Amino acid sequence: MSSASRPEKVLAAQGITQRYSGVLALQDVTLAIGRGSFSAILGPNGAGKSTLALVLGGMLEPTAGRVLRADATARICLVPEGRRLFGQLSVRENLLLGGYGAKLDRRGIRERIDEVLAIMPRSIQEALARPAVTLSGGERQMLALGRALMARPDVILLDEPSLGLAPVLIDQVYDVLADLHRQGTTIVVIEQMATYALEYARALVVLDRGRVVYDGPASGAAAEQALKAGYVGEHQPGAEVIA
Ligand SMILES: Nc1ncnc2c1ncn2[C@@H]1O[C@H](COP(=O)(O)OP(=O)(O)OP(=O)(O)O)[C@@H](O)[C@H]1O
Repeated sequence: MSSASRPEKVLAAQGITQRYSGVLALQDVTLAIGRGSFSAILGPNGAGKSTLALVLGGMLEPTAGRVLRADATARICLVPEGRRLFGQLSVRENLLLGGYGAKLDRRGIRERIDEVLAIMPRSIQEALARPAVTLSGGERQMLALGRALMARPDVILLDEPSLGLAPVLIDQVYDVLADLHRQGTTIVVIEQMATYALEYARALVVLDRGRVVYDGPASGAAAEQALKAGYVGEHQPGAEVIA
């Protein structure tokens, strides 16, 4: 196969197994993420999605297997579930923390904050001085993403970016992801609900009980079959929490 027909991989998991005392959360998971791709990793409750996010993001050393990066300098950023922000710190301070390690001088950091704010909704721009705890659920998710963007990641992994958000806010989050994708960033969304992720993703991995049960294009009969078999849900109109 020529290199033109085989997209370059930026991140791969090889034979990942994760055991938490008695629980086998991941079993021999092998997958690869193409550079510049928009991928979705979907699966029902307890499928092992968050565990895989932690392993791919380099936050958890798995029981067995390894994570490979195309190059050691690729910046891979995990936006965790639950929008873990520093609630008492201001929005600006939270962004600054995201830039820590990006080796920027003061001016560079100011410029980076401006770049990140330019793609955030106005409500974030207007809340810079407020403690993060005063943001709505959707704004917090945006800030978590903004904080990750401060480090100019090559790959962004998002664990359940739609969790608990009203549809209009989920659209906002995904629109920002689509913009970043157009600019060349590799995006991996890990979701329990298929609806929004599949509007944007071209590549799909379905996890079920710790195993990869599908790895291929995000559309088509085989993908639909795998989603059905894996009990991957869809967003129900009106079922979201309004944030
Ligand atoms: N720290 C832990 N200690 C023990 N068991 C854990 C731990 N974290 C996860 N598990 C278990 O591992 C399995 C996979 O969990 P994980 O959170 O990765 O799945 P998930 O697909 O993200 O689920 P959900 O959509 O419900 O968040 C579950 O059975 C879970 O109870």
